[in-house]
Amino acid sequence: MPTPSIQLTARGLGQQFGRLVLFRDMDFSLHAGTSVAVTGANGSGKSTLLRILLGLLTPTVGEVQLQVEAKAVPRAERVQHMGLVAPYLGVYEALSARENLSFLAKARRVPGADDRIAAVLDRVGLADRADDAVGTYSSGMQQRVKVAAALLHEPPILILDEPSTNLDAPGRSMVRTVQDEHVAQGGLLIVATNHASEAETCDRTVAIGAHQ
Ligand SMILES: Nc1ncnc2c1ncn2[C@@H]1O[C@H](COP(=O)(O)OP(=O)(O)OP(=O)(O)O)[C@@H](O)[C@H]1O
Repeated sequence: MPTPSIQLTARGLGQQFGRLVLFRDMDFSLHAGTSVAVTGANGSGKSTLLRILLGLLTPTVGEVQLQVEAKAVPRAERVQHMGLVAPYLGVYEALSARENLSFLAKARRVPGADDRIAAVLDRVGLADRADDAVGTYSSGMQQRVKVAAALLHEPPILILDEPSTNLDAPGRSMVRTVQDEHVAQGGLLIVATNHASEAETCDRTVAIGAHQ
């Protein structure tokens, strides 16, 4: 599937919770075929910014607009164009990885779901354990399920919040390859990270400073 042209724009974005001001006057425009690191100290607002970009949280001020093929996407539909890996995402522990993905594939109406599920399970290195209950997985294996889920519907935008969490060296390498391939195929990659080495591999950085 050819990757559509995409542009994700933030204008005058500001977020505060009560008296805690996370960021203000944030403007950027992100395009297909690029990788963007979102950096900042613990608690600076990286996850919050990603939730705003996804359309899951309304910013205190400002707006986010997604354009796909030069057409504005309504906020409620934005997430359909995005794949998310985040610590707060859950997996159904009683279900196998294949069943978790099958459930998501139905919800997202993924065409050719069985083949696509097999492909992403292989991609994240879970083919051998795909039919075991996710509750029996190690934390790194559960993180791999989240990566597979984000890739399932071949979204043009990948939003990864600390994707290397709980992963061993081969797992981190797998995530790095997934990221590189996504950008090479014309996708937009946004990755929140506390690791300078991960941020340095991205084309640009959106740095958040905490103002209190
Ligand atoms: N819904 C909310 N209500 C009140 N405060 C919130 C809410 N969501 C986040 N915060 C606060 O906003 C701040 C930023 O949180 P956020 O999770 O975005 O930081 P982060 O940069 O992703 O941190 P980390 O590097 O630790 O993952 C924290 O102080 C957090 O407690």
